[in-house]
Amino acid sequence: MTDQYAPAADTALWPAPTAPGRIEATVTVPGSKSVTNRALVLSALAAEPGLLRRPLRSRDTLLMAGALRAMGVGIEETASSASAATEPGGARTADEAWRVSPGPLRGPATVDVGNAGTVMRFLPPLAALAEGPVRFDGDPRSYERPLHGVIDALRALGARVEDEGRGALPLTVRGAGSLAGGTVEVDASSSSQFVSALLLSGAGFDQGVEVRHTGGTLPSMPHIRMTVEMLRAAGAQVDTPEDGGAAHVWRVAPGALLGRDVTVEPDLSNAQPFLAAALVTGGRVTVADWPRHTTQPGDALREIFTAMGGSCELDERGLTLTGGGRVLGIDIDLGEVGELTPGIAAVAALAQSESVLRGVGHLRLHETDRLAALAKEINGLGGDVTETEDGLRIRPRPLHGGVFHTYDDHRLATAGAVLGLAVEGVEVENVATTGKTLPDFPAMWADMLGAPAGVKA
Ligand SMILES: O=C(O)C1=C[C@@H](OP(=O)(O)O)[C@@H](O)[C@H](O)C1
Ligand SMILES: C=C(OP(=O)(O)O)C(=O)O
Repeated sequence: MTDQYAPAADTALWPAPTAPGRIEATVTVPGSKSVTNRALVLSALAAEPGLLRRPLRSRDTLLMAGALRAMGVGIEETASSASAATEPGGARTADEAWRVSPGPLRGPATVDVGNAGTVMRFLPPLAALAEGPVRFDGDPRSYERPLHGVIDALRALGARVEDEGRGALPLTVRGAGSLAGGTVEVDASSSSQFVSALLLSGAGFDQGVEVRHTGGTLPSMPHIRMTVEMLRAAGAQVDTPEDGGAAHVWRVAPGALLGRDVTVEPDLSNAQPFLAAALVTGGRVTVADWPRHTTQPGDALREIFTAMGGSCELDERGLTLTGGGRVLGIDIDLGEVGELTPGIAAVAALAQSESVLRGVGHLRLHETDRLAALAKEINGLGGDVTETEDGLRIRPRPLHGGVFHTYDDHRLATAGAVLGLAVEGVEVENVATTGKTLPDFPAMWADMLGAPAGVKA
C-alpha cells in the first residue's frame, strides 16, 4: 500500500480564505482516526471477520491498514464500497466499508508508522503476538516521540524488542507467536497511548494484561475510555479504576475477541475548525451525525466553545454551534483533551480577553512541539503568546497576514485556517499535511465558505 499522504518537503502556501461574513453551513466530517485505528487493531485480533463501516481514509489509518496487511491480516473493500460511486470532490459514499479478515499474525514484515502515534504505539504489542520479526520505522519525527513505555512494558511482559538502546524507533519486535503477559508498570504521563496500546492487545496475551500507570498526570483519559469501551464491545473483560478498581490500574482478561460490525463516528476533533468558524464569525455551523454518546475528546468542544461565547444545540441534525458575535478568552486545563489545543489556541488569539491553556506540557512531543509552534506562528502574525511550563498564555492582539508554518502538523494547518477567517493575508504552509487525518480539508473548507479551494506554489 503506498503512502499517498506522505509528507513531501512541501512549502506550498495556501491562501487561507477570509470569511465573507457570518458563516452558515452544514458539514459532514469523515470518520474518527482514533476509532478507526482501534477498530482495525481489534478486528485483526478477533476470532472471526469483522466489518468497519465509514472508516477514515487518511494517512494515519492507511498506514495502520497497510501495517496489518503486512502482518497477514486481510483488509478489503466490501463489494458495496468497491462499486460505490464517488461523490463530487472525491469523497466516498457513506455505505463504504472495510472487511477485516484476521489471519495468523506473522513476520517478517516491515511497518511504516509515518508519524502516527496510534500506529507506532498500538502495533508493537500486536507484533509481539506474531510469529517472526516485525520491523518498525517512520518519519524522522517518529524517532523523537515517546515510545519507551511500550518498549519497556513489552520486555517486562516477555517480548523480545531490539531498539539498540534507543527506547524509541526504529525497532524490531521478534514475536514468537504468543506472549506471556501479566502485570506491568508504565509511566504513561507522556502519552495515554502507552496504556491503550497494551490494553488493546492484552486479551491476546496468555495471562491477559494488568497495566499500572506509575508516573505523573495521565493525559487524554477519554482516549483510554475509548479503548476500554471498544474492547468491551468486542467481548473482552476489562476492569478499570472507574468500576471501583484501584486508581490507575486497568486489567484485560485473556480471551477471544468478536469480529464486529462497527460504524465509525465522525471525527469530532476534526469537526473543531468548522465549529470554530461559526464561533469566530458569529455564524452557525452544524456538524452532521454528532453522536449522542461518545468517548471522543472532541465532545468537550460543546462545553469549551460555549464558555468561549458560542451556544450549542444537539438534535437530530447533529451539533449546531452558533457564534454569539464575541469570542471570550478561557482559562482551562486541556490535559484530558490535548489534541484540541491548537484549535482552541487559534480561537483564543481572536478573543476579547486573555486565555490560559494548561495541562498540556506533553504536546511538546506530539507531531511537532505544538506549544512552541503555536507561540511562534501566532506571534509571527502579531500575536502575544507565551509558553508556560504546561501550556500557553494567549493575550489577544490585532493580527496581520503572513506565512503560518505548520511543521508537518495537521492541527497547526487547521488552526492557521481558523485564524485566516478573521485575518487577511494568512498563508498556511503545506496544507496537505492535513492528510494525516483529514485529506479533504481544503475542499471542505472552501465548501463551507462557498468558495473554490486553491494552493499557491
Ligand atoms: O489514543 C488515541 O487515539 C490518541 C490519544 C492522544 O494521545 P496522547 O495521550 O499521546 O496525547 C491524542 O492526543 C491522539 O491524537 C490520539
Ligand atoms: C496527537 C495526535 O496524533 P497521534 O495519534 O499521532 O499522537 C493528534 O492527532 O493530534
